[in-house]
Amino acid sequence: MELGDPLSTGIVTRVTSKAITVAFEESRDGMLSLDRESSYRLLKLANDVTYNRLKKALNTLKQYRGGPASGLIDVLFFSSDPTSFSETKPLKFYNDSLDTSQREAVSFSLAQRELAIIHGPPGTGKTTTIVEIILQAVQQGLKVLCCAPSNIAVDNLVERLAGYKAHILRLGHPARLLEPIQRHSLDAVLARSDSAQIVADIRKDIDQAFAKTKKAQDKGERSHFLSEIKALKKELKQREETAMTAALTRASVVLATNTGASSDGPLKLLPEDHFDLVVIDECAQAVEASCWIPLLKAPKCILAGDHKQLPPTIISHKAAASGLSLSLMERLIERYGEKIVKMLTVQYRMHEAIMQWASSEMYSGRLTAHPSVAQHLLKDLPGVTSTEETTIPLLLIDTAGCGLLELEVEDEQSKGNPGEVQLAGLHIQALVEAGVKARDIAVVAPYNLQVDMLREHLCHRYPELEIKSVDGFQGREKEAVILSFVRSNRKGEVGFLAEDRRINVAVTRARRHVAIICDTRTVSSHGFLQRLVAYFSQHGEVRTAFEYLDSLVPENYSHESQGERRQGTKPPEARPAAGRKPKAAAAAKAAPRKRETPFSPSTSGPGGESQRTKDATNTFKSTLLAFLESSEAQLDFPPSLSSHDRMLVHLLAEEHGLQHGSSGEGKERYITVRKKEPGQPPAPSAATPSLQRPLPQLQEPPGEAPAPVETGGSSEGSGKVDLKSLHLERVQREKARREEMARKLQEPGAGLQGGSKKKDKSEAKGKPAVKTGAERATEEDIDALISAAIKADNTCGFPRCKASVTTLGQLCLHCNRRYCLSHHVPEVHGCGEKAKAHARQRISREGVLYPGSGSKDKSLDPTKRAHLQRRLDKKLSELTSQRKSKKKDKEK
Ligand SMILES: Nc1ncnc2c1ncn2[C@@H]1O[C@H](COP(=O)(O)OP(=O)(O)OP(=O)(O)O)[C@@H](O)[C@H]1O
Ligand SMILES: [Zn+2]
Ligand SMILES: [Zn+2]
Repeated sequence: MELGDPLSTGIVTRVTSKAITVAFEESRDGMLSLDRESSYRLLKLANDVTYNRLKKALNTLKQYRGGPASGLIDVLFFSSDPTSFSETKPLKFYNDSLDTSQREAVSFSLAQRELAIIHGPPGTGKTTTIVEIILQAVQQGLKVLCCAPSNIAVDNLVERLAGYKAHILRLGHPARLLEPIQRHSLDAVLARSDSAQIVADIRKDIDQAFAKTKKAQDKGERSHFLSEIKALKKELKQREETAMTAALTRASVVLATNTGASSDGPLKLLPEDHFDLVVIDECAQAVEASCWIPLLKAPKCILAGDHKQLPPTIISHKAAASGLSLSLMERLIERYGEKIVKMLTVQYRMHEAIMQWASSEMYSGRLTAHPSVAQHLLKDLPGVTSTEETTIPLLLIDTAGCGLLELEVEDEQSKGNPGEVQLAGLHIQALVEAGVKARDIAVVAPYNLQVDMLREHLCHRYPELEIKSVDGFQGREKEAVILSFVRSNRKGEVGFLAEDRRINVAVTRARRHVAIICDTRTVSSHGFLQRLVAYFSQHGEVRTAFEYLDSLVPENYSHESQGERRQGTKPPEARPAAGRKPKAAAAAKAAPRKRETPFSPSTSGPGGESQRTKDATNTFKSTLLAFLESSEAQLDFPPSLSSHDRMLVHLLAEEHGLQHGSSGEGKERYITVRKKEPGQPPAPSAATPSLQRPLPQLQEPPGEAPAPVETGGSSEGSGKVDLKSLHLERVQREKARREEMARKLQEPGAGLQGGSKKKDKSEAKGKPAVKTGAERATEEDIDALISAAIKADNTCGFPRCKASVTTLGQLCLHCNRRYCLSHHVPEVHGCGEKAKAHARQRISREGVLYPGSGSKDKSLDPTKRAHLQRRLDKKLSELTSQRKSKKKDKEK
């Protein structure tokens, strides 16, 4: 295809995951039309308008001599000190509910001669204060130019000012403005003006003249019409400019984005000294160069913002390092300090407990919570009942030691943590079940990959839930905010989280409840985060992710209710409810846990708990070392060990290349450790024969059962062998075996091909290999057949999930099958055991103890096994008859 001139150009006004909205200029000769049966191509062009405007402003600044902004420029570049007006009369406030700090900020700003800064921490009514300042300035007869870096921030101000009588005018492309704002736009104002009719008439004349030129008989006639058109166009331009100038002059407040205030736009129509005051909101989020576009237009500026929140995003590290990321506001505060700043100190958003952390970390302890919000909790919202979750402002869900590691992605920018996705889901479920509306909840994560994974997992269930990156949520608020910090690694790498301002923004979005999901061990390598964790431990509720693990790990099949949960009903333990918290003794009695809490952190914080772990580790270590040196072949630990201690022993045993297993049930359970015979290949774990692994799927149609699980020595290993290559080898073998199976299946008469999926249209042609009752092939063969059949399928490997995995699927290295993003987490689809084993291998390889990735003992008692075996048989025969009847249908 050939690229000609564009039919039209336009600007993008909205982008969603499904659609892109573009506002087009009038197209050339009406070539661009939706009526036409043709397709169009959109080309994204680099827009250098902004860049050129910034550059132009800086050049103007450099050459600036003697204009109205001279005095201000001197102050902003420190060649003269800021001054204030001597006499000021008391103000009569438009908004009489302003608090003291807001009133002081208003008075101070008006009294300053060149420069005032309003520092507005989260929820302190910065916009409210600016609106009052603007109204006061207008009342004094001043002309105000009001700007902000983003359209949304400007619109916010327009909306708030529109409630008063001031004449406001919004510059900017109408397509970029919110609908209620559009009537304040320059175009709308012009359309309503007296000259609108005249302008329309001239346009009509021009069109007519054009039509005449086409019909013109000779050259003379044509050139006559052409010069008429030229004259008309000149008149049109003059008329339009006159109307624009009138509208601009009449307005008391002109609002635009920083770059929208450029002199290449309508503002060039105004005299140089038209404005008396420039107000820049969200100034800490603007690059300084963009501020200079409006700043050059007045002798005084008032800057508002919060430099303790995120600065503008600077893509170039070099530019950032050379100072581009330092905002004008911060630069001025660094130099002039308190004498040019007024801070707003009463906040109207957060529960006191949420605010207090931010206040002492970021705002020198100066914030107070307005009584209307100081104690508000989720339970106070209409329709919300009192539960453990809705009565606490602060919750920390600690994944330390739970093996919920971040995904290992090469890209430093994109990190994900599937375990935290699950935990977020469970907490949301608890909140929603208590009556909190999904639209009042936000899930916020610092990494885009995690945001995507959270969306994938939660969006369809809670369409109104908002899931955003921290940076994308700045300036917003929600009743409940769930933060997923993502990072969980042994190196204590925190990446993005190391930006204190990002954490400040994240936490201060919450009004009544903030839940942090994080690995306290990983993030505690960073002082600021460690203090955050300590604050939450001291003032909030701490839960360990272990307390949610019943729901996290579906292969805990000793609970009959598992199957019910899958089908959507809610068994008692699906939601971690009362009794999860160790200290809630009464509640614990009401709903006794099936499994003791393996790891109960003291509320005194992670410090104490890790010390305990360390002590216990040392004790077990010396016991094991003594055993290694002894001639004994087996060592039994007493059943009195807590499950956390048992976990430690498992880990240590692994670290020292010992075989280990659990025996006994419940309170009687104890650990046995055995020495490995030299040269013996790692033995399969006795506790996990193959039948037990794919149990989750036994309750589903077996046609959708998982691949047979290799029981090789995956969960065992001494640190000496190269476990990774062993593992890879095994994966290879498994793959070859599958391919072999698949080939066999393709041979005519092999049967079963693709037939196990109900919706699959390519029905089996041959004779089913599986027959009822006694004729049944061996279990292993069936498993293999089923797995091969499923492998050929393009849908997610999780039972009942019909999501396509052709583009978005993820391969599980443990079972070698593809899953959609909701089910690719090993724990979710039944590979949890293997994933943990894998994690443990890494622990022993790297020699670092990482408590918690130890496995739960899933061995079933013989009765249950028999029961499950019966169920498997039943399902298989169902499957067989199903296939038979389908085949019949087809033959009809
Ligand atoms: N003096 C006050 N009395 C009662 N409520 C107030 C007062 N000042 C602000 N608020 C309330 O606090 C909330 C935040 O106000 P506003 O939108 O002005 O804050 P902001 O500081 O601009 O917000 P952000 O923190 O997002 O920048 C609003 O709901 C507003 O009604
Ligand atoms: Zn898997
Ligand atoms: Zn799926």
